[in-house]
Amino acid sequence: MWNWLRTPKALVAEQESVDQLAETPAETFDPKIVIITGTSGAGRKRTAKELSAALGIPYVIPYTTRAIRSQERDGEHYHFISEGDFQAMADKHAFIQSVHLERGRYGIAEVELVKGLEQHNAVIVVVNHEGVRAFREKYGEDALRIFIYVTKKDIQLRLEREAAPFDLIDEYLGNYTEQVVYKRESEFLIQNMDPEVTVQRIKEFVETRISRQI
Ligand SMILES: Nc1nc2c(ncn2[C@@H]2O[C@H](COP(=O)(O)OP(=O)(O)O)[C@@H](O)[C@H]2O)c(=O)[nH]1
Ligand SMILES: Nc1ncnc2c1ncn2[C@@H]1O[C@H](COP(=O)(O)OP(=O)(O)O)[C@@H](O)[C@H]1O
Repeated sequence: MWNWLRTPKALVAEQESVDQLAETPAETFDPKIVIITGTSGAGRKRTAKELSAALGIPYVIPYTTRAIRSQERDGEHYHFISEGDFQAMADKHAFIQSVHLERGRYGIAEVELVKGLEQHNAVIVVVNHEGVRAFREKYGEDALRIFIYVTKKDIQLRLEREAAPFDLIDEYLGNYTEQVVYKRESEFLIQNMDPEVTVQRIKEFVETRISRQI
């Protein structure tokens, strides 16, 4: 089902002559995956949520087995599920991509992503660098990499302000150097100083890439 949404453009072009897809306007075959990535604590999820509202395209929330934190809400930050439920979804090949990190497993449901593409021709996801690689392999240049970062000091200040646990702050700061190197591999790079400015600038960038599709 909806294999064409996952098919590289060149292959889609080949198929056009043999099935009903030839009747559909060309831009329909150019779905965009707007990937928000970057350093943990940089504001990726918040940006994704606000960008989704600003652009009117869905933010596909991942499933995770990690423990929910006190300020998080199920279905908003993640769909928090048990290891058994995650495994059942994995067994059914329900995830378009997934990753196993120290804290838990994370995955984006293919059916939800495809529904978003079907309805809006673009979706927003928030993933780490492994997820970025998986989406680039599947969608090539139609997967737009937007890298958000802040300074280490800012991460610390923001998390402390929210009374985040010390071990989480330590972990984010410890992973910073390893994560920030991927900023070179992105189409759009932004230091998230002011959330409104960040969303506006990403919106402008994305609109130039998807304006004819939505
Ligand atoms: N590859 C991949 N990464 C994901 C997925 N869902 C979430 N992530 C990333 O995995 C990391 C999880 O780290 P964690 O500290 O638990 O979550 P955070 O506080 O939400 O960043 C973050 O960088 C997420 O953006 C997914 O489906 N695939
Ligand atoms: N530009 C900003 N200025 C101040 N605080 C911010 C900014 N962007 C995000 N935050 C806050 O930083 C924290 C981490 O944001 P979050 O979206 O969870 O980050 P990530 O998903 O990258 O780990 C949140 O409390 C968020 O509201």
